Amino acid sequence: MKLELRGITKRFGTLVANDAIDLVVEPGQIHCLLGENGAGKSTLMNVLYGLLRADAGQILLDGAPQRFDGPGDAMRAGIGMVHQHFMLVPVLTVAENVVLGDEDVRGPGWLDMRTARRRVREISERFGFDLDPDALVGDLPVGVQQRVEIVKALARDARVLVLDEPTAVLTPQETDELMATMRRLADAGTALVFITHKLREVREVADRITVIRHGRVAGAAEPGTTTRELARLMVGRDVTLTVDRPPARPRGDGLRVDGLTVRDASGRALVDDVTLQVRGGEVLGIAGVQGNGQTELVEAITGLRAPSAGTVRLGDDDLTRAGVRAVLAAGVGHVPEDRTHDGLVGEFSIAENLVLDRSFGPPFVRRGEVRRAHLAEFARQRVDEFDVRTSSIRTQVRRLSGGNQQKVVIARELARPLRLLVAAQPTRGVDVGSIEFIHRRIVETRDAGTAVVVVSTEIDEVLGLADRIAVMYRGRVVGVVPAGTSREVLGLMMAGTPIEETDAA
Ligand SMILES: Nc1ncnc2c1ncn2[C@@H]1O[C@H](COP(=O)(O)OP(=O)(O)OP(=O)(O)O)[C@@H](O)[C@H]1O
Repeated sequence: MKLELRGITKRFGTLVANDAIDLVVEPGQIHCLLGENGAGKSTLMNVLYGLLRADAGQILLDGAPQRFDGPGDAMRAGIGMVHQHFMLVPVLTVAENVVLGDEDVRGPGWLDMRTARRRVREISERFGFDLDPDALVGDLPVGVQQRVEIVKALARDARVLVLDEPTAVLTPQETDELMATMRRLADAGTALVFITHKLREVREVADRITVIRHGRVAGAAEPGTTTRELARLMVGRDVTLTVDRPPARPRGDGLRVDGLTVRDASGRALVDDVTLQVRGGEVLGIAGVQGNGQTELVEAITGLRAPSAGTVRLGDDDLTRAGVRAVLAAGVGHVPEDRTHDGLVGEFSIAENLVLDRSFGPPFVRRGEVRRAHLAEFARQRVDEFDVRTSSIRTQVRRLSGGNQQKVVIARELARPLRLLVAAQPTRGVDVGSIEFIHRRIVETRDAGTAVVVVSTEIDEVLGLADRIAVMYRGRVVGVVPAGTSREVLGLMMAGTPIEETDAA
């Protein structure tokens, strides 16, 4: 089905998020939508999906004008959407999830499980998915859950499929599989809109590229365009894709983790006897496929989770089971992997979120009074410095685009002197220009003598920042390798091959 967006305009108060945007996606085409954080990509897709009502403009499908009063209308017209945050119910089966909400789309009486199972099997077969209709969604790996989202859209006959940053939480291998799936869908005549900040993916899969800047179409790019050129088109200037950094000068004891073990309620080791040291002035990268214990390791180091064995020491301080407040007071900064859950309070303003770590003490509170002017000045400086795109520091954080929310977290955590910075997925959802900036700031933090731990599922990010790299697999550190280790060796280690068996040994 051919999709045409004509002159779509969407305002939030005085902010023009979409300014007369035109976009044409042909059947069989993978159309990449690129743009920096806050450019207006998600807004445009939310208009298309009936989640937002445009102030002006038209949506046409195969030439026929549409009017969507909600996602139900959009789905009935053949539009499907795969979100970054899945909308699935973990305790239901694949087939149950696929029919969930069907009553809204097809009318009453459509919760027919036999048909649902058959549809899941048919679609899986047609597109080469390996998907058991009776599996519980919560038991499936992230990449497979995403396939369920796609099947759900296809089961409703989606002929225009929007994928909004679908690869942010996928492993490299899952990403490759998703790209292959997208190509098969396109070959079958689906029109695809693909939003991503990963330029490598754009180069791999795009048939057409449209760049959006400040709510307007800034231009189109041919599929063969280099990542450097794509980056320039997106942010309007040249971007350094790798940070220049002097060799590390490790000093002081820094962080010492000894025999750390974290168990779940059933006694299974999520972190299994991990021993690591990161000295002041160096970056330890922790690479690994999502879900191999990195999350729990970070939680144990930052006081969010009590380990069942082992110790966490920072210099002379014992932080084992010290709790979040004591860890914060010891000079630990934490960029959590899930910003909406652990890093921000959506209903609070940007200014308030920037001082969440210290709002109970000076300099922002004195004799029980909040010093508003002080707070505002601090917030404005941070917003400028970290290029948080917003019209006001009083804006609620949940109204910011995803990448700009991430910048608020980073700006807060890097605003005070740190002995240890633990940054998990620090640039998830962030555009190339801001990645450059955040990486530079992490290196500066290191050079100021802070011990830095960067946890990332992106091999390129780990390679770009780490002085040493620890690879985690099933809760254990399978090896610690030097900075220059090849992507291939890291990839093997991430799949569980111990270091002795790789070429790096
Ligand atoms: N509900 C809302 N209320 C007010 N402003 C909003 C709302 N939703 C989005 N905005 C603003 O609209 C602009 C465009 O945001 P949008 O989420 O579309 O950007 P994006 O291109 O998807 O960015 P990212 O790459 O960071 O996800 C931003 O300035 C954002 O703050």
